Amino acid sequence: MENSKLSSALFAGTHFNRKRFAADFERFHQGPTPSPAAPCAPSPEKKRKRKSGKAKAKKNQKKRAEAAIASSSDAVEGFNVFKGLTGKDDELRSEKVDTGKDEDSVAVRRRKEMEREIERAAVLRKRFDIHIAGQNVPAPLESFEELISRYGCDSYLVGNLSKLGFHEPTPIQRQAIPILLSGRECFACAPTGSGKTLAFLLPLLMKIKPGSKGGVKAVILCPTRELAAQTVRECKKLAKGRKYYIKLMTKDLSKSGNFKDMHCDILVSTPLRLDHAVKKRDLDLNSVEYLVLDESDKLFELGFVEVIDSVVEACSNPSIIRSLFSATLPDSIEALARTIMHDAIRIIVGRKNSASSLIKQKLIFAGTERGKLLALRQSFQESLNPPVLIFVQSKERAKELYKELAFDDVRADVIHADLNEQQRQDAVDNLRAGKSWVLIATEVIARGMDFKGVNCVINYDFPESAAAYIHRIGRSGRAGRSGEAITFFTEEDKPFLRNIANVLVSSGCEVPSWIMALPKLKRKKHRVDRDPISTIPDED
Ligand SMILES: Nc1ncnc2c1ncn2[C@@H]1O[C@H](COP(=O)(O)OP(=O)(O)OP(=O)(O)O)[C@@H](O)[C@H]1O
Repeated sequence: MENSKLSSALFAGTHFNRKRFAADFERFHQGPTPSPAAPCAPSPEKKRKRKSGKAKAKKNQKKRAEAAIASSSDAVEGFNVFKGLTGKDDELRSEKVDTGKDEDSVAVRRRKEMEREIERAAVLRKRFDIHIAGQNVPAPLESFEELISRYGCDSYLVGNLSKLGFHEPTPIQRQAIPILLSGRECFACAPTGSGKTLAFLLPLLMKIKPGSKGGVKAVILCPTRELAAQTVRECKKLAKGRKYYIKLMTKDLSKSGNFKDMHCDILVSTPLRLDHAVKKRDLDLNSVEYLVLDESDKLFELGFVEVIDSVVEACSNPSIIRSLFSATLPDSIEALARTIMHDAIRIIVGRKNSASSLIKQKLIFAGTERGKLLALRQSFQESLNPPVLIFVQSKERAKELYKELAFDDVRADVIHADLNEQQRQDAVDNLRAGKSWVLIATEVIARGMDFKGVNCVINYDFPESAAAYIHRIGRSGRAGRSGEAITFFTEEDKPFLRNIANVLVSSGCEVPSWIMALPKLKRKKHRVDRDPISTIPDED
């Protein structure tokens, strides 16, 4: 997608301060200046809502600025976590010169306190491998209890965390939660299975009053229905004890919901279903205060940009807080996100776009398609350590492999886009409950799905990109557990091998030197026409 098209799509309906971001805007927009206004003229009703929205936004902006100052214990820019004081430093220095002796010592005390806070935040970030870019970044959390002392979090929520077995925040939670609670926008990149879901759910539950009237308060967009359903489940567990209306946008709701009478605090949906509800069923998203794009790079990649744009436009509250979360954040998405978000903070945990270090990764040369089937059977005979996930590149191939494994003594199940919603959910549930040992899957469950204790991911078909690889293998090695990932490759996959090998190397796994000597491929996507999966011998 061209930069100009995407930025125009993303700008629509947003409150964008062009003067302030003039330089960035010049950089990212090469064509004629897109209108930041909605593509069609707003109705008088819309205008009225926007007007009152703007007044509210001004008030909220002031509040946000105050909160940012109050909560910021440092002013770190870029990746230099030990950078010293910036603007505030000068302020304090001049304060010292202008005032009398008592005030002078107060200023010195304040300054020292601030320096200590900055240092503490920097030490925490270094310890948890958190890298940030942005102004006045709130300090990371030391513990969940700090949510009570620092942000007045309701103790039921901290109690729920403890009941769910979450005793310490993960690195992304330590940094993203204070940022969102301070009313700042962010884009966050942290490894698969590192607790990003809680990092955006917790601030929503702290900020939104349960059962509030006046429309939807938060929208979470996910690329697949399964992930949306999982996010609703997680949110309900976390909110237990409070009467939140947490809704999943199902097919039926999207097609025939009566949204005027619907109570909803938090709405989780895939982009298409939400867009349908907005356009065909008059779902009003003007009151949305938080918009989360989970697996954000996938949302943009799916060819959904227009749909995302339409949803962003529908969420017209000018003081909305947007956040993007993913384990992979391509530079192009990050650059565009910077131009549309208000003073957004970037958070990266560990190395950007890398696999979880908890996964032992292996590349296996299988020669041909037949070779892959033999290698799979052999590895099952040697050791089958369920649950195992097997990824293939298409639904046809998922059905073929399922048929083959049906002959073996392996409890296998399959999930792909041809199955209906219930069948897909059953396949996921069966693996979770241990009823099936092996789940053959297409890309539909590669993103975000949290299966407890998946021991091994097998890339039967080579993934089409490094990002796809990172997300697929990230279904194992979650929440501190270790996992294994095996990737078969054939002659046809060799040209793309180096891209995946780089991911292995950057997470500390061994790769034969001949693979690292292969030329780097500029092309980002790799999709091969493969022979069908079958044990019936070829005729020649
Ligand atoms: N603070 C915590 N302590 C222990 N476990 C946690 C904590 N936070 C989250 N988890 C658990 O970690 C697992 C992974 O979390 P989650 O699904 O949010 O990962 P993610 O970072 O979104 O991964 P992905 O990139 O694959 O979507 C879940 O089972 C979740 O319950």
